[in-house]
Amino acid sequence: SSWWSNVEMGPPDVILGVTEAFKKDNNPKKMNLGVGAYRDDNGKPYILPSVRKAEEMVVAANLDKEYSPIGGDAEYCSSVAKLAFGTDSPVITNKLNVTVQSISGTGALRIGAAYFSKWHSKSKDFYIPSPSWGNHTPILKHSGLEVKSYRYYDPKTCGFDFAGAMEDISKIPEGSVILLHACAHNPTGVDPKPEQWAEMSSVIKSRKIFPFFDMAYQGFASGDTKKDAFAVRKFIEDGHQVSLCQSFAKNMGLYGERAGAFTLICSDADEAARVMSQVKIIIRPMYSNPPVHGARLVKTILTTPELNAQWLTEVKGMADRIIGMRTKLVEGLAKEGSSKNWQHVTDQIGMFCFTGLTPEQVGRLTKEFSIYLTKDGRISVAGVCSGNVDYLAHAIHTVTK
Ligand SMILES: Cc1ncc(COP(=O)(O)O)c(CN[C@@H](CCC(=O)O)C(=O)O)c1O
Repeated sequence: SSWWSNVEMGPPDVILGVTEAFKKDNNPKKMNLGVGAYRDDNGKPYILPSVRKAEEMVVAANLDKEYSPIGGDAEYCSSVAKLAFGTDSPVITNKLNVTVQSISGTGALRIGAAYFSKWHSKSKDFYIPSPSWGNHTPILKHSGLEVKSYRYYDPKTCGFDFAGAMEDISKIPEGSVILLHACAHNPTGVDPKPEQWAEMSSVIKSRKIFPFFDMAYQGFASGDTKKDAFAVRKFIEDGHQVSLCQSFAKNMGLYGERAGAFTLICSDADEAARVMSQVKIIIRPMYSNPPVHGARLVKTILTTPELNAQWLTEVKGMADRIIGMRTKLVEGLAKEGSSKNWQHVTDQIGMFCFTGLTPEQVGRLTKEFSIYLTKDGRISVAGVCSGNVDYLAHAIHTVTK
């Protein structure tokens, strides 16, 4: 018999499995609202013109294909840290950030989980929002961390359960780690207001909890990279030693190039050197060193002023298209005669809308209308365009009336 006769068939991925099912559907009206990947108003993947220009510059530079350093290209790491924290942040000017390139956002989370598992002695407990991105739990568990949750989403209002979150956070034991979505919360699209972030920062500090940020959508939420980094920069201002996971999959459209970064903030240069040495010791046996191309594109954009300016207009353009589709969907539902309150569709921000549809209603959308979305009722608004928004409104009204 085979060595592998004991291997069972695993379930399809909750998110990426939706695309597999979508591809098998022959209905010309089918819609893929599963994966959080941007599409233009023709429903096509979008390569940002600034990325294309950066690509021409990188190719023209005739660079070699040598190994990257274990932590990635130093200029790349410095440019992405400045994007996150701000060029004139004391973290940057005093070189307190240990920043390494990662294999996109997932890779940053993997490095972070492995680092905390080995070096965060106070606790192995990670508190993630309820709900959170589906891959957070398996990534953290893979590093032997305990995953617990704090209230975040209020199904009654389809909004932020601030009181619930604060009550739960005030009970999280000292030394635990709290995972925070910096902006464009996945899957709910619900973000704390600035004044709520300030209160969360205060209670997290007083309770000596470690803030671990996942910022996979900087610029993609509001269209403004500074605004979307508010929470991270506020926590730094309040004296937290944050850790940060970054992704350039969405805000630069570099999904398959796998460009990201992981940062730990240290107290001084000596600590930073020691911490960097241990982060590299974690990366080396994981994948040795990161891929060069995506990082070269990101670095070229961030360090070429006119390209950076062009990119900022393009990322705002993506954010604005999504915001516009939210409005058109709510208008479409009103035109259909829906009497439900769909305010949350336009209140929510970023790639996703947490519709509030039940798994049964989600099943009907797929079965009766070939509209594909995750069972929790999350839709990737990027999959909505002028050509299909009315069809979506009709379908949602039909299954919710
Ligand atoms: C909060 C959050 N963190 C990290 C990532 C990881 O993205 P990278 O591609 O590794 O940079 C995602 C992507 N979530 C999207 C994309 C598909 C997926 O990987 O699940 C989603 O939820 O649809 C995310 O939403």
